[in-house]
Amino acid sequence: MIPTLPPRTAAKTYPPLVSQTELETYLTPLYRAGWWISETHGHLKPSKEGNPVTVPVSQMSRQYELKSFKSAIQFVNDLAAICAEERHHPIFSVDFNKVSVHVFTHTAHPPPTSKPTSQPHSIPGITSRDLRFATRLESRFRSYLEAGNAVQPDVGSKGGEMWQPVSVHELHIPIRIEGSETLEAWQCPYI
Ligand SMILES: C[C@H](O)[C@H](O)[C@H]1CNC2=NC(N)=NC(=O)C2=N1
Repeated sequence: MIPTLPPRTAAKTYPPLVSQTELETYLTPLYRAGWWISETHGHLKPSKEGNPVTVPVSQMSRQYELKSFKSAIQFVNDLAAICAEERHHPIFSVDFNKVSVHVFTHTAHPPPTSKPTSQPHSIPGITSRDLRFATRLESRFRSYLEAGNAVQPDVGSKGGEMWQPVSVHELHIPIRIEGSETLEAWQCPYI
């Protein structure tokens, strides 16, 4: 399966939290490539006066293993270029040859509630911007694998089929993982 790239959202708008369909389309190939959903904390700015409230938030995470510190730093430079192009800024860190990336959207459009007066301007969560960022980064990483400068993650079970339940916000999707995606499946034309 060749992954597709979520469309770019308009700048300075609050994108909606991901839908079930977006998750199924875009998160499944990312999961097979080594991404996962983890929990962190974000800030919720109330619409009226008041202090920001800390809330739990789902984010997308991945650890990339390169063959050397030099390759890891090169990869971080590529990552930074994608950040600038996408105007999206994940948290990342380097541990010698490993680059960890965590991404979520600070300002997503909140879903409608029955009490519009208590509706915050924006909420943190996973949006198509995160799926798009991760897909582009994953595609870039393929060139490091092809050049022999990176290590492919060991995803899923060896041989057998494995279903993994994944929860994002209120959504739950089963993801079928049958070992790592092949290199060919990520020959993306868009980067
Ligand atoms: C205006 C500008 O595009 C926004 O502030 C961007 C900057 N980078 C960002 N990065 C991340 N990870 N989430 C955001 O919501 C975000 N917002």
